[in-house]
Amino acid sequence: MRVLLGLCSSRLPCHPTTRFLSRRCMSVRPEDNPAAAPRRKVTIEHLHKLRRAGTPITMLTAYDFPTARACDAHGVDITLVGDSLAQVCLGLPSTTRLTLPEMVHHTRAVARGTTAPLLVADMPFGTYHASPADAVRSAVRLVRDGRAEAVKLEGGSEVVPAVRALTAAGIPVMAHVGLLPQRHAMLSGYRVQGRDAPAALALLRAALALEDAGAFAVVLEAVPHPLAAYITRRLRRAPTIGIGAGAETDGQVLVWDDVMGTWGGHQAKFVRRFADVAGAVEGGVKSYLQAVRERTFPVAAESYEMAEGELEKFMRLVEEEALLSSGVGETES
Ligand SMILES: Nc1nc(=O)c2c([nH]1)NC[C@@H]1CN(c3ccc(C(=O)N[C@@H](CCC(=O)O)C(=O)O)cc3)CN21
Ligand SMILES: CC(C)C(=O)C(=O)O
Repeated sequence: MRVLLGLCSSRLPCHPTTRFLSRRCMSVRPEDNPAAAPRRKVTIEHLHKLRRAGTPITMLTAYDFPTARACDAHGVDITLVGDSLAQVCLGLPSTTRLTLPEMVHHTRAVARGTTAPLLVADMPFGTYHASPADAVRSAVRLVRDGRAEAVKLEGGSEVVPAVRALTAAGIPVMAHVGLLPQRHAMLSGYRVQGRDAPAALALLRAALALEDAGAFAVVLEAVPHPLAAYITRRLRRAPTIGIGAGAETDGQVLVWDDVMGTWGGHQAKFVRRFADVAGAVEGGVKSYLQAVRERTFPVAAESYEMAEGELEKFMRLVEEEALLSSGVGETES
């Protein structure tokens, strides 16, 4: 409670759960309108219900507090702190360069802005391959220090022991098969997976084995749409979340910066821009610079006044100081 109240009385936006605690917060933030029903927490059980009902599951990445707030406020089911963080936020050339402390740091920020969506954090490259025990240690840091509710890791049958160990430790696991960006060097680039029959069979086997090991959902990245549709039908419980996997998966995921049009790097075929935030940013920066250079910013209303009569008093004080300092200067010279 102390922490929640602290949030509200600071200059940070109000956390939805603190709405009822402060009239100031209620009155200044329209999205905190108490008349609007609060979103219910998305649980794994809820995701399984969505799958059974045929309702598409929405997943979007977030890397910081404001993007997490946007996912929360606008109805995202699953917020993913993806390791695409490496490229789109940290300017690294590959996800293999991301460290666990960096992921924990960003996950904590996302957690502060997340109430309703299920919060999933990617396990960075090298934090789950050495042994299942290593995977558990890394995931515990994401859950305990990063406040993630579940973790995602890339790989097929070779990560099954890690998925079992994590699930046994009570950490929900989202599997990720198909194109595995952490293995781009091994795979000689970012390539569509499962195009021929043997590769497709291996992908199906991997997805089934991961579900069997306890994975609560499976990301299918860059796989042919008929294969993704088939795997989706074959899984018993776990919803599939597609990215470049066609329209017949149980859900879709995209990278925040791809959706918003703020990623200036390579665009995969599966990316669709849903907004032109980069255009808005360019306009904002240019307008600001122009206003500063033209001295049209700031105007009086954006500036502060002194208390009545104090400017005149101040000028008299300055004059006295000036006499004093020039006197000092004279004796010194
Ligand atoms: N901005 C961004 N969006 C992403 O989806 C994303 C990242 N970054 N960084 C981490 C990984 C890397 N990802 C990638 C990167 C490249 C392709 C890509 O170029 N795919 C080819 C496939 C060509 C083929 O095999 O036919 C494409 O042209 O779509 C796909 C996924 C997905 N992730
Ligand atoms: C694109 C999604 C699935 C991801 O793994 C990431 O953001 O790193």
